[in-house]
Amino acid sequence: MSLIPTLAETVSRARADLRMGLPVMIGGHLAAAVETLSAERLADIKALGRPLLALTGRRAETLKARAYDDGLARVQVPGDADLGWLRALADPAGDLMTPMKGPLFTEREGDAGPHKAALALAKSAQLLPAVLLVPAHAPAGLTVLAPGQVLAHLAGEAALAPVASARLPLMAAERSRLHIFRPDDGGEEHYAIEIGDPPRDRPVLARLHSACFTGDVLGSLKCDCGPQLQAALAAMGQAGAGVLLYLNQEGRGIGLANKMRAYALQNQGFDTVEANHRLGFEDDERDFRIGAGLLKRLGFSAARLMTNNPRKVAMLEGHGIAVPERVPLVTPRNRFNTGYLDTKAEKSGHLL
Ligand SMILES: Nc1nc2c(ncn2[C@@H]2O[C@H](COP(=O)(O)OP(=O)(O)OP(=O)(O)O)[C@@H](O)[C@H]2O)c(=O)[nH]1
Ligand SMILES: [Zn+2]
Repeated sequence: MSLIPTLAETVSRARADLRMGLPVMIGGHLAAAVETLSAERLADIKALGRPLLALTGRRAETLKARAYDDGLARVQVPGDADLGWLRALADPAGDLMTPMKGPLFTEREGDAGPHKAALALAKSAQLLPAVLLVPAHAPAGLTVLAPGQVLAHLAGEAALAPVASARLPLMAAERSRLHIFRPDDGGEEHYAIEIGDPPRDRPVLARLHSACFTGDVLGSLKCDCGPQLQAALAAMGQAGAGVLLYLNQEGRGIGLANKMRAYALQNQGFDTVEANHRLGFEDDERDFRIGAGLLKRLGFSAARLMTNNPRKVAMLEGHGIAVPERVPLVTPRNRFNTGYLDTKAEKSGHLL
């Protein structure tokens, strides 16, 4: 029956539910994202039983809570815990002001499948990875998912379909086209800027650029994104051909709100990698398969890739795009980005 939602559609719906503060049902548990949870819903969840707070191993490490379930901690929630208590565990903004949150007790028995799926869903909704779960029967109207299905779907690759394309003369290259691609799972659209008419049977000068609102649009001095974007387009304009993929993976996949949380932590003295970890994220949450998929869709099988990130090269090669050449993309340092660039070189393996 084609009118029943598919798994992709149900997962997408669940993501939207969590973002607006509506719980979802995962594997017989009611699951609510702490970031968007209201006091009324918290009271109703507590009335159903004893909830557990699912946190990533990264967040648990900062909070000195034991993570027994391989990268995941299920924290016991005391009976008198209120929204403020939950938010303080979810959000590291106040960690330095109020360091002692514990002692926190974590579950070791029982199945952590629903908790793992709920955290993966919260991350994919670009919310703080902190979800309250309680065993319950599904109240009418909530989105219902099985943990295995959620995890399998999120680990899979969304199919991207071309939606529209048109000529777009740029300062860097007058002969340019912008192509829009839309995933079939309700996720973010991604863009391809095709410069000139690159032959499909030769390695194309290519750049996989992850969105950076602060750098690309505002001209932030904290990172190298804006100058990299302009330098890549200029190089392609000069060469007369190239393709720049503009991937909407803001903040290395954690979203702009979480990136600003990470910046606030950087103001407290943490570096870009530590900040992501304290928030409960990995330092890079991007899915680089999207770039390989788009290049293939555009008809390319080899790229001269403009990047300093060896992981991008490896991921393309692992997903069917040969990279015969890496073209370095080094932009000027300033006093605001020099620490960031050093951290990328030291901790993330960037070749700078
Ligand atoms: N979470 C987080 N994301 C950041 C920070 N600074 C920049 N970003 C994001 O990092 C990404 C940088 O993307 P890219 O320049 O494509 O990637 P890269 O891994 O640096 O690799 P190359 O530039 O190709 O060498 C963008 O999505 C930015 O929004 C930060 O401090 N924290
Ligand atoms: Zn940036």
